[in-house]
Amino acid sequence: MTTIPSMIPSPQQTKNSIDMRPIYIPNYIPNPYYVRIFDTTLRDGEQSPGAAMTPQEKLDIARQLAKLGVDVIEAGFPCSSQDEFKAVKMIAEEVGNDVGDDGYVPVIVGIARCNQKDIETAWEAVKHAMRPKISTFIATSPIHMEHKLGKSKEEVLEIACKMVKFARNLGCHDIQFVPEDATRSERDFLYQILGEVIKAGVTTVAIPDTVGITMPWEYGRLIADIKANTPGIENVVLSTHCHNDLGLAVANTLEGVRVGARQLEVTINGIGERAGNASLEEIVMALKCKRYDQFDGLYTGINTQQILKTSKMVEKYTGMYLQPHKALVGANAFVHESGIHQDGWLKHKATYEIILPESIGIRRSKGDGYVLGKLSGRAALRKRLEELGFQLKDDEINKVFFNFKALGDKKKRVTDEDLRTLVSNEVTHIEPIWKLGDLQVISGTLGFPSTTIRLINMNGSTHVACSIGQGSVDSALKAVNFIVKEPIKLVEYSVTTIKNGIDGIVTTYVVICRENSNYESTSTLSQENVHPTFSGTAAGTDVVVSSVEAYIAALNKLLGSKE
Ligand SMILES: CC(=O)SCCNC(=O)CCNC(=O)[C@H](O)C(C)(C)COP(=O)(O)OP(=O)(O)OC[C@H]1O[C@@H](n2cnc3c(N)ncnc32)[C@H](O)[C@@H]1OP(=O)(O)O
Ligand SMILES: CC(C)C(=O)C(=O)O
Repeated sequence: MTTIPSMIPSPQQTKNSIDMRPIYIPNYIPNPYYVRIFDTTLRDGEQSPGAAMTPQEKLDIARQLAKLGVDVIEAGFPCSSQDEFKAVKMIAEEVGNDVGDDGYVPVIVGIARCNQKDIETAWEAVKHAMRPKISTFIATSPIHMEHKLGKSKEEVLEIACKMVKFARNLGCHDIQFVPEDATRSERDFLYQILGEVIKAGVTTVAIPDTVGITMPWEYGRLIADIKANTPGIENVVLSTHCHNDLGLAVANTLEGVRVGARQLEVTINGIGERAGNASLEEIVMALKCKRYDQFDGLYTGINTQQILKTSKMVEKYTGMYLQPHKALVGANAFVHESGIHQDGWLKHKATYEIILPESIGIRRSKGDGYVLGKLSGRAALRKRLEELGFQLKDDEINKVFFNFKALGDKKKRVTDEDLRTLVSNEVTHIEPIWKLGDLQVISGTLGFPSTTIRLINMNGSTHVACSIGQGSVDSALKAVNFIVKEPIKLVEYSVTTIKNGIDGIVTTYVVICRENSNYESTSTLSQENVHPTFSGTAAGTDVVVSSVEAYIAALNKLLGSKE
């Protein structure tokens, strides 16, 4: 067994060896600043309810994990089913033998309970990998030993040692032992069983917070205590394995590594049994961001540029969709919504971004990184308008901004299409051509809804028309069209109530374009292909009157514009 030397280089000395992955020795990491990443997406991650994957999907993910550069892939629980055995075996044979130019090949792990059948099956599944490993576990907490296993401490101790030796005798020389529910286990028993399995021949020990009950300072204390009190602990690699029941898996793992663990068990996107495990991407990027000021120069061998791709693949194959605000890989993780942030970010990205999104493989193009809505300010509005090809003067921006805010109050998001409409509305000043005189609506259960309308033209003339329609609003707008005689297409129509109740004020928002326009609602079209749209708003207690007024406001803009 390799013993850790007492002279260790300083962080400055290892600065030069940045990104260098030390050679793999099961029980010892030649560079004390290197942290092994043990990915358990395919084992604990698959224990997320509903996340089961096919062998082929697991193989695809394992290949991607190797591209990501994880040191260890826990491929599954071979004894649990025939397909699981097949998946772990395929991963061991293919990914576990695919050696990179730099000599890198991931360790492939099969997990097993402390019994002969599980261990034999796990060994059968992984043994053809270049670096095969078995991880065997047994619970050591009073509650688990009594109620789940029905065994005494002495029995658990004996089984654990016997099974480690059994695994060694099968020919496996890289064995991990896991005292399940370690954080609720008695300390002295933990030191004792770990000391004994180390004597029996394990190369790593993982300390799981199986039920996610521990605070970071408690977990850190536990790791430090195990280091200080377990006989022979210096001859193995000490690992974390934290669950997220209280949302502390990442914090606990970071505390574990800070006080001396050198292998971290993590999953992509933090998936795992119940509330999940510590997320690989969060741990790796936290270590990278705070490498010198908090972690004494610790580093991993992860190729962070592959993070997004791996996250997306796991999301797709497991069906465990990410919440938008998931750190680093969620859809909103690098999107700025509020005006003050957008202004700062547009001036200098680092005002609000702690890492470059590109460093985890995010490719941003024009318009990415911020969205427009009621909380945006002029800086972001101007930027997006410029990106859409509009160069506006300050007073024009101010005009558009006023209506932009009003629209933002009504819609969750102001789209590029909305911006085009706002600009075409505001930048040219339009004298109204038509004004509503009167209207009368007849509706009910008999006959068709109909509207009689009187419009006043700017030249002083008065025009009356009557129309039926699908509903009152439809009949009213059709009556307007009879008078105006302009081919118009209704692009958008929405009504919101400002005050609840039947006496509430309704606000109507209407967007129109010319009938022959090639109107497209996608925001990706280039400026040349999009015909202008025109919007109008009106508010009042009567929905038909408000709709007609909004429609006429939009119409006046359309008629006054030169296409
Ligand atoms: C903390 C963790 O995440 S541990 C990993 C959990 N992952 C899984 O359980 C996924 C795979 N599991 C499975 O497919 C099945 O549970 C199997 C095939 C392993 C076992 O299935 P079954 O034989 O039907 O047993 P079942 O799951 O109902 O119960 C577990 C048995 O294992 C025993 N057991 C639990 N942990 C261990 C252990 N570490 N070592 C030895 N025995 C154990 C239990 O005491 C129980 O035994 P009992 O039936 O004599 O009471
Ligand atoms: C078996 C171990 C590693 C585990 O998953 C846990 O305790 O949570």
